[in-house]
Order: sequence, then C-alpha cells, then structure tokens
Amino acid sequence: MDEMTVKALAKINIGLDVTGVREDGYHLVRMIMQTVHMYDLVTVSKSAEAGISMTSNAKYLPTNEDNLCIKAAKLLADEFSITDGTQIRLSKRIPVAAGMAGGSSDAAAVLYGMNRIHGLGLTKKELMERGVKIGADVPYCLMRGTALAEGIGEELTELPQMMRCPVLIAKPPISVSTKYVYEHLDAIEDPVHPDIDAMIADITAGDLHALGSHMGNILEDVTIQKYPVIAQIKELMRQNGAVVSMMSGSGPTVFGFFDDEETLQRAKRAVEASGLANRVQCTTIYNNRR
Ligand SMILES: C[C@](O)(CO)[C@H](O)COP(=O)(O)OP(=O)(O)OC[C@H]1O[C@@H](n2ccc(N)nc2=O)[C@H](O)[C@@H]1O
Ligand SMILES: Nc1ncnc2c1ncn2[C@@H]1O[C@H](COP(=O)(O)OP(=O)(O)OP(=O)(O)O)[C@@H](O)[C@H]1O
Repeated sequence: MDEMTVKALAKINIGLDVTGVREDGYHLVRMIMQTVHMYDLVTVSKSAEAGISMTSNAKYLPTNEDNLCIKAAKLLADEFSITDGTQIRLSKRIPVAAGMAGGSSDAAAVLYGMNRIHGLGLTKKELMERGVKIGADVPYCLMRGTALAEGIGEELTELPQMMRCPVLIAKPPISVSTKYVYEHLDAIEDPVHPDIDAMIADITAGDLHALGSHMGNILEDVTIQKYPVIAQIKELMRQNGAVVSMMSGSGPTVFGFFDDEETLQRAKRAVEASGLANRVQCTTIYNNRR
C-alpha cells in the first residue's frame, strides 16, 4: 500500500478536572473524552523522492515543521531512518485552535497512516507512546471513543460508550491558546471541580440528563473571564432546549447535547441568528475505536 486516507476525528471534553501540576508545568488532569463525527481528511503517501512535504486546503495553516502533521511524520522518519519520501495532503474541516484537538487528531492520523504505508509494524500502544511527544491529546486521538484520560491526558482507560445524542457545536470567532488557559487556572481561587466519577456512573447507566447535571470543565472560568461570549452561547443553547451546554477543552468551542433532532435544529437557528458564533454545526457522538 503506497497511499492511505485517514479520517482525523475531532473530540470534545465532556468532563475536565485538574488535580495538580507537574514539575515541568504540565497539569495533571482527569478528563472524559468523546469523539464526535466531525473530521479532517489526511492522505499519507509514499514517494520515491526523499523528504516530507505537505499541502493543505487551509491557507492560514503552516505547512512546515510548525504543522503537527509534519512533526508527526518527522518523528517516525527520524526514528526508523525511513528513506522513502512521505507526502501528506490535509483537508481541514475541524475548526482550528478551538478546543477540539484538530491538530492533535491530524498528527494521530499521520502516525497511523505512516505506520501502515511504510510497514513499521508498531502497535497502537507504541504509536501512542510516540504521539504524546507531539501533544497531550494525540494518544487519545489514536484511541477514539469514550475514554477517561489521566496523567497529562495520555493515561487512557476505555469507558462504556456514551449514549448517542444530537450534538450542536458553536465556535465564536476567537482563538484561544491552551497554554494561556492552563497557566491562568493556577491564579483562580477555589476552582469548581466536576465530579468525574459521577459522570462515569451516568454514562454507564445511559442517563443523559443525570450526565448533564454532573458535567463540568474546570477551565471554563479562565476562558470565560477573557471571552464572555462563551457564557452567552452556553446560555443561548440552554434557553433553546439543550440538556446541557459546555465549553470543550480550553475553548472557545461550546457544545450542547439534545434529546432530539427537532430541538437541536431550533437551537442551531437561534445560535446562528445571534451572530455570536462564526461556526455552527450539528454533529453526533462517534463511538468506533481504532
Ligand atoms: C485542553 C485539552 O485539549 C483537553 O483535552 C488538552 O489538555 C490539551 O492538549 P494539547 O493541546 O494536545 O496540549 P499540548 O499541545 O501538549 O500542550 C499545550 C500547552 O498546554 C499546557 N498543558 C497541556 C496539557 C496538560 N495536561 N497540561 C498543560 O498544562 C502546557 O502549557 C502546554 O504548553
Ligand atoms: N494540522 C494542524 N491543524 C490545526 N492546527 C495546527 C496544525 N498544525 C499546527 N497547528 C497549530 O496548532 C494550534 C492549535 O491547533 P488545534 O486546532 O489543534 O487546537 P485545539 O483545537 O485548541 O487543540 P486542543 O483541543 O488539543 O487544545 C494552532 O494555532 C495551529 O496554528
């Protein structure tokens, strides 16, 4: 096989707690991760010409070593002294710097695709060990589905599949730096810790409303302090029938879970009409693992 196209799926954090800080400044987390059916397409091909190169439909993204796709390819090419060339084509659809792990998922897709086309024979676990060197969310992007993430996000435990429900995604027209958000969390007094164990019990019981009542993201207050529009979008979704609405990751994307498609569509129209978000999209929970 000389070429492979891989779906790089986006994630949302349905629960995010921080329990400590490592000596290197990285935060220890307890998060519940969930894949949603929104994806970039990453095509990885082998070429006779040595070296790594990429093209992308997103003109605003770098195509040099600052792109996580190139970082991922280089990591494997160096370690395994790959002499064939690697070409990457990225078709970007996940909002960038949005809290949906778009870049991390692209990197995961490159690791997965290169392992196949160059016949490296690495297991999923071995790919994950390399993935964390690129970003804390990369190992999870290799795994997918419903998972508990601990450590800095790389210690993963599979959870029972989250119930399928309609999901609304809305991103305000701002970019948020993950580093900024984690750093500023340290200055918040008595942050509210979500009950991750209660959430796991709700997922196991398949009770969406109970899950909604326990969901929380400790990073929300930091990002909302800087960008109050996030709180406005959350509120608008709630007023329009969302079971729960929350910020994903370090933000600024807000997602809402709904009981039915009709309510979801009503909320979508309300968010669009408000002009608070530049990307408003319906999606679903995606549970297939790699
Ligand atoms: C916010 C989340 O997306 C939630 O899933 C992740 O925790 C962040 O994952 P990520 O973007 O893959 O993170 P990285 O690219 O490894 O790190 C970006 C920056 O976030 C901070 N960071 C990240 C992960 C973590 N557990 N603690 C941190 O403090 C670090 O300052 C780091 O410089
Ligand atoms: N392939 C890529 N796709 C998106 N962003 C990339 C990529 N490669 C590098 N980047 C850079 O990484 C930064 C973060 O992008 P990304 O979309 O992964 O953020 P995010 O959704 O906030 O991720 P997370 O949820 O993991 O914090 C952007 O500023 C972007 O310039």
